[in-house]
Amino acid sequence: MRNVFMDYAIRVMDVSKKFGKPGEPFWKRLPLLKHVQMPENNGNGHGNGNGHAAAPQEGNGNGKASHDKEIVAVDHVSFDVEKGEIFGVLGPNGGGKSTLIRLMSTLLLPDSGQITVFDIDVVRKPMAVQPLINRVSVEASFFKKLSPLENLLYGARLYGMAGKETRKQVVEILTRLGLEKRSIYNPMEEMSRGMQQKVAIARALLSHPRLLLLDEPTTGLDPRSKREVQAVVRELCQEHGTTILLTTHDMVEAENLCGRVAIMDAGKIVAMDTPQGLKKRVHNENGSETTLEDVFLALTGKQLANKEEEANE
Ligand SMILES: Nc1ncnc2c1ncn2[C@@H]1O[C@H](COP(=O)(O)OP(=O)(O)OP(=O)(O)O)[C@@H](O)[C@H]1O
Repeated sequence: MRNVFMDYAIRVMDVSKKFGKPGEPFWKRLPLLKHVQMPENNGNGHGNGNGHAAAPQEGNGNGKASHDKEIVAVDHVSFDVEKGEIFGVLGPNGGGKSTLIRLMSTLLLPDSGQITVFDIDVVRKPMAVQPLINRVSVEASFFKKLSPLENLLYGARLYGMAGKETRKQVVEILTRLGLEKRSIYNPMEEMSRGMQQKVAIARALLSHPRLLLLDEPTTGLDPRSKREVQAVVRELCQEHGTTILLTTHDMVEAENLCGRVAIMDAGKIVAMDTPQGLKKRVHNENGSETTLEDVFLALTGKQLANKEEEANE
């Protein structure tokens, strides 16, 4: 049984998030602003009113079209991640994984429930949470005409780092992630998506986050790049004690990398355990070894579609 005095990096407590239908503007949900009159929302019922750069982006800020129909992206989800753990969230497209990460990283506000990161409430104290975390998403943005080195030096400035030591550190991180010398100095637009993904991870490492949120960190990478990225994730956890939460469609990755895995479908967590524990729940009648794919199928009645396979078709 898990101990109530455990050291938690993340606590997600009965969190829900819907998209689509207009709801109460977010500022009405902030305890200190409940009585304050603010201009009306931006049309999707959320609005961010305060104009602060770090304010959460609501509604369809990730470029997804807003819907007339209400979509429950995250549906009463609860789980804890211990400090130093590599925790995987596994699920099909549209299962709610990215929304969950965006809620944890203060980019979205939950409709209900509470999330704490290192015991700090992400809604009440987003500015205290932000320096402790970093997020890598599939659609990481860069100055495409600039090189990885230039992009990372720019990022380093934003994190308050400067000087010769930073330049050395940037080159070191990029090399560790398997980038060739030549690519470090060439424009990002000439790089493959997989290589760009590595640069995104390198940029996130610059701020030395205590919690790294990786949204499909290896999707689209070739097997070698995948292994390099996975090795870095392991090293961060083992040598630096970084807590890592990652989402993936790749069951082998989840099994090899994660101490525990939550299987998420249609906004809900349908099972959560160690990969071994999950596999024990399902017995293959034909005698073959159970995989996480079998577990997923047994729990949801669905096949876990592999994005990369789809993309290569
Ligand atoms: N900003 C938004 N506005 C409207 N609907 C959204 C928004 N973001 C996500 N959704 C919807 O919420 C649901 C969950 O999406 P989410 O991106 O969290 O899933 P996911 O598991 O990360 O999927 P994928 O693996 O494809 O990235 C989907 O139905 C999606 O269309």
